[in-house]
Amino acid sequence: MTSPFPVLRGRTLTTGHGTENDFVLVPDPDGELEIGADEVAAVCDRHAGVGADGLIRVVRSRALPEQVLAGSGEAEWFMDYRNADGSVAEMCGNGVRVFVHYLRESGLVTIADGGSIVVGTRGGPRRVSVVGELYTVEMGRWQMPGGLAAVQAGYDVVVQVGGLEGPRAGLGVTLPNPHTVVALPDEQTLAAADLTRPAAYDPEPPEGTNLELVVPLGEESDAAGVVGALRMRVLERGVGETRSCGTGTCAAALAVRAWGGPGAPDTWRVLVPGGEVLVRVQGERVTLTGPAVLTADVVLR
Ligand SMILES: N[C@@H](CCC[C@H](N)C(=O)O)C(=O)O
Repeated sequence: MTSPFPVLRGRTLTTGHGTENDFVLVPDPDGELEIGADEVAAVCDRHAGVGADGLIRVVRSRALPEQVLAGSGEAEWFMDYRNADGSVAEMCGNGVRVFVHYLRESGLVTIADGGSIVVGTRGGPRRVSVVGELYTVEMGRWQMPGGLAAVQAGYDVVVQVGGLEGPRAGLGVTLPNPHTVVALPDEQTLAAADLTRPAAYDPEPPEGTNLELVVPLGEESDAAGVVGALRMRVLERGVGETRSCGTGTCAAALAVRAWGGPGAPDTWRVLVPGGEVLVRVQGERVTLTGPAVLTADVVLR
């Protein structure tokens, strides 16, 4: 039988996760590995492979062509992220934290507590800072492609979600990967959504979309000010339902904040099935703070 891992067979890979959004990390510092979409899907297969939501190749920017770098050439390291089906995505907010944790744990970089590194991604360079066991990612500029009209109307796409009755209003957010955020009235409705099948969109997003279902949980005050909270489930483009999505948590917080109108908090605790992250909106930019964990080294046969 031919190996489903023609390029990666015999290599040591590392698994890890950020709030249980899990990844296989492939060291390829000099950019020697051409990993096809079929092989990515085979590695990410939870029954016949290692199993993961995505594969991350750890590669030096200097080994990559300009069109892949998206302006990230100054960053020494590039996160070459692929979804579990082998497709590429512009950015992965949980993945980039795990990526930096991997760089540190494998001795490829030294970053002291309080320090930071800029990582290249297909969405452009992203600064990641280390604070104790947490990583904060400067996620860059966010956009709502429907503009002010969509924010005022509260939606720009109509979504039919499996397991839920009737069409739902969705708000598009790009980070720069595409997201559609749908608010639900309560946690029972959130639990009833069937995310084993794709949702239907009108209009159909041209590049596909990640779908975040959110239930706002209100606001709390602490020493740092007012913090909003929300619970979220996510159906990721190119993957299926995952236990967390970093860009998705930012999209969710941005949409709920927009629905809240002026005076809504800038800081949000986002509760996902795999844990909790903190999203801070700073004008046109947003940061994401959360953990990163490495779980195992595996050799593919
Ligand atoms: N899990 C990621 C997002 C990964 C990419 C996404 N599936 C897409 O295709 O846009 C995150 O943590 O942001």
